[in-house]
Amino acid sequence: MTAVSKYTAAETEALQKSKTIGIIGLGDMGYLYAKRFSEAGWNVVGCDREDLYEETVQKFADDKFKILRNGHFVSRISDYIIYSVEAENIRKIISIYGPSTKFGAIVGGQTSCKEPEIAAFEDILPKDVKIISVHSLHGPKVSTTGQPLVLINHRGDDESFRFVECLVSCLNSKIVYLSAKEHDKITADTQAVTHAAFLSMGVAWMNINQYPWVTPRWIGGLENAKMNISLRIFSNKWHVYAGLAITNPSAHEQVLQYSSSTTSLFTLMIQKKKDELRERMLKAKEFVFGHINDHDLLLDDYILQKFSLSKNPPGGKQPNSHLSLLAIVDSWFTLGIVPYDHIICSTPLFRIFLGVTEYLFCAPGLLEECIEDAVHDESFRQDDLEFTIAARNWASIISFGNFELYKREFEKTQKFFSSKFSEANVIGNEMIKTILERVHEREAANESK
Ligand SMILES: NC(=O)C1=CN([C@@H]2O[C@H](COP(=O)(O)OP(=O)(O)OC[C@H]3O[C@@H](n4cnc5c(N)ncnc54)[C@H](OP(=O)(O)O)[C@@H]3O)[C@@H](O)[C@H]2O)C=CC1
Ligand SMILES: O=C(O)C(=O)Cc1ccc(O)cc1
Repeated sequence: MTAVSKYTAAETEALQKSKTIGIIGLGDMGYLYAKRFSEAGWNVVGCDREDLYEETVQKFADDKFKILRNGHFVSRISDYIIYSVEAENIRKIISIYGPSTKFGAIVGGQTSCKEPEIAAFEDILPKDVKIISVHSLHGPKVSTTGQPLVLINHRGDDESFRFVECLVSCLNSKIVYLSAKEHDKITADTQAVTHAAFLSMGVAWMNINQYPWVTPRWIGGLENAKMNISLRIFSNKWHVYAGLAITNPSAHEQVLQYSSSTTSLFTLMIQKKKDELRERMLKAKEFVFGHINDHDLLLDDYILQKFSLSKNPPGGKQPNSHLSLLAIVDSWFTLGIVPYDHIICSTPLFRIFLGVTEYLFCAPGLLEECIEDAVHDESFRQDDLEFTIAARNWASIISFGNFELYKREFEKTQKFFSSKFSEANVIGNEMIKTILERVHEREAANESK
């Protein structure tokens, strides 16, 4: 890890006067960066697809950054160029504009998996060009404050790196310094498998034709979190999740393990092998949550009850096997992943997933209850079967690297849930804020020990 001392106001002003920032791809994340940098006083230019030039000029007419016709115009005048485009096309797009990069400039990308992005930069860019990449570990609708922002100084000198640090400081994110390799390993452990779980929930609900917020079977704090996160993922663009999982080879192993854990646990449930299931879950619990005490959980049912999409009043407890949560802990155990080791480099959705899982496993009595329900209550069998099939289907699509099939499955489910996205987004933002505060409180408590 490298860290440099903080830049001064005079240094910032001098850099702002002398440097131009270029953003290629003004979609959700590119726009977020262009807007924030230009509002903080940086000179920013950007472009989207050339065939959409006129529309792009219109679309951003009220913003402070300047729209150029294409990536050649951006590259030739910018001192730091960020490619914020679909992961699937990053090499193709770098190969078009890369040779126009200004002599001695710095180039980076926002894609969620760094190995292919950096390899394309290395293969295509002239040797004088420095490579410093970024990855904001949150979606475009979340406040950047306090969220992790990974900086990868792959081929940059100290001065260039300091410039990039100075630039991104206006986002008020928490900077995490990693190599591309470290980054990809951590994001495979955290993001890919989190998304696989929530994608599978969404598909399972669609396939049984249920909107979970209208039926009393999915009432309760844990269910609120599941619904919200699942809808949040389906409200985003398919290529974000496809790119992240398909282009990262470590992610394939995680997603396949998740599917395999889901199948094995579901099999134990229908075979009514309660003791075996219990023993397996307790072993995994000890590995993942051995150090957690039940007074210090990231989330609790009281907090989670507040984030409901349902109009039904919270009734009594409903039986639920929580297969999706049992399977993630089983996967972490099998793969030797301690999720808390990655918390400094985690996304909001991963933290919520960890929070609800921790709650199920560590709040007194809940795990026992859920194992009992999993084996003896048959009302969730169909849902769990659909969930198991969905998890396997996502694992196959991802490991075969099939972008087209990913898109088809994702968009079909997206359509099913689309009426609820704006409401889920408002509630989801509140949930994300609450859990980030809890993570920071826990970090502060640990630091003072
Ligand atoms: N959304 C998220 O939550 C996060 C996304 N990321 C990553 O950041 C990157 C951008 O994601 P996001 O902003 O969400 O995606 P978007 O689809 O919103 O943005 C990508 C933009 O790039 C444009 N584009 C495509 N080809 C070119 C080209 N040749 N020249 C200029 N622009 C082009 C696209 O146009 P068109 O749509 O017409 O093809 C689109 O507007 C992705 O790699 C994603 O994985 C990282 C962190 C979070
Ligand atoms: O929090 C999440 O997992 C999200 O869904 C948003 C997201 C998507 C892609 C990224 O590379 C980073 C964050």
